[in-house]
Amino acid sequence: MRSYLPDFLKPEAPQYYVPIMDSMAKEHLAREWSSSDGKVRVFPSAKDYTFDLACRLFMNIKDTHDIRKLSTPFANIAPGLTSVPINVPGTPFNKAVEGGKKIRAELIEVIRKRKAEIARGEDENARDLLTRLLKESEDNEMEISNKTIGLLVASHDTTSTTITVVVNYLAQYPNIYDRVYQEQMEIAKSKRKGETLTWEDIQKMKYSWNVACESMRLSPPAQGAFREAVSDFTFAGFTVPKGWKAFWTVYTTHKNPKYFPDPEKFDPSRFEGSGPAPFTFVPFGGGPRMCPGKEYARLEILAFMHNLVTTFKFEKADPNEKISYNPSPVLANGLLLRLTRH
Ligand code: HEM
Repeated sequence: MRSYLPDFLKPEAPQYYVPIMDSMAKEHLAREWSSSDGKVRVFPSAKDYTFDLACRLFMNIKDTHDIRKLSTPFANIAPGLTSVPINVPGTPFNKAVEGGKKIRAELIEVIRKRKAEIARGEDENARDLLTRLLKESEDNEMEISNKTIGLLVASHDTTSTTITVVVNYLAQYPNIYDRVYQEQMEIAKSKRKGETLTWEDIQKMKYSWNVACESMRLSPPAQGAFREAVSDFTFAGFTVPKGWKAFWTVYTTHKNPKYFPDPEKFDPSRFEGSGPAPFTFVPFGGGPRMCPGKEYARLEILAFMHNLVTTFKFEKADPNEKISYNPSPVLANGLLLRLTRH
């Protein structure tokens, strides 16, 4: 999957996306967080923000109607990924298979439309992934649509879940919210009216990113990944033969008191200075297969946090709303907040 992500996810590339992420976070909050009853459900809203952004940055799609044609079938894919693979009508697996077919058909249309635009010289400087793949790779339409779906799946639930758990902890700990607010207001005050965030602004959001990291430590959005043993090895008295599959988990490492003393405590200062020891904080994995979307996710989350805290104060409408794991963290009611504008 990495091989086709030419320049799109290189660490220096996402800086070009920061102004777009900032504007879209602003528009999103103005549109979806301004209901008359002052309440919002964070998880579905975060899903819209991250999906709209992915459509824009992966495929140069800006029209809401075109985005919904993809988001409706896409919504059925994620629940099917971890379901029992029984392909009969009504099962989550079947809905995911059908959703996959619909979204593939829509994507083929998107690809053909973009090809025609490129041929006409429209939007020549667009930096989205699809434009790059069409200009630079040998892939056919089906390969491009499969790769795009893969990237949407890898990026969507992970980032929307992270935004939701970050907001959850900000609502739970007002002192942490206040420090994030101060940091973000300093950045906001340094901008001219209407000026968008830059990559340099993002580099100043150190405390906010520590808060996001601590949120991912306690509620990791991805639970781990499979690996195949390349040779026999023994771990904790168990021998794993060559060729067997092993699943490494994020959760157990993040809750190990040897690496994170008082592990249940929400404490962003763990990430100050040199931070946790190597390979102990692993929400994005580690080593050669580490998530290539880490920087994209960081920018997307911080652009959202900036716009959120500089616009709203908030509290949980249900202070006892529980987090369960399915396998990603899920707030029982999608995290219902009561908002107050600054
Ligand atoms: C907070 C958000 C995210 C988290 C927590 C996360 C976490 C992970 C983890 C744990 C892996 C497996 C790493 C391993 O096998 O060692 C992974 C793989 C991957 N992620 Fe992410 N991810 C996030 C966002 C993204 C985004 C935004 C993108 C794309 C824009 C992305 C693209 C990928 C891809 C393509 C892979 C497969 C890499 C490979 O097989 O070599 N991820 N991610």
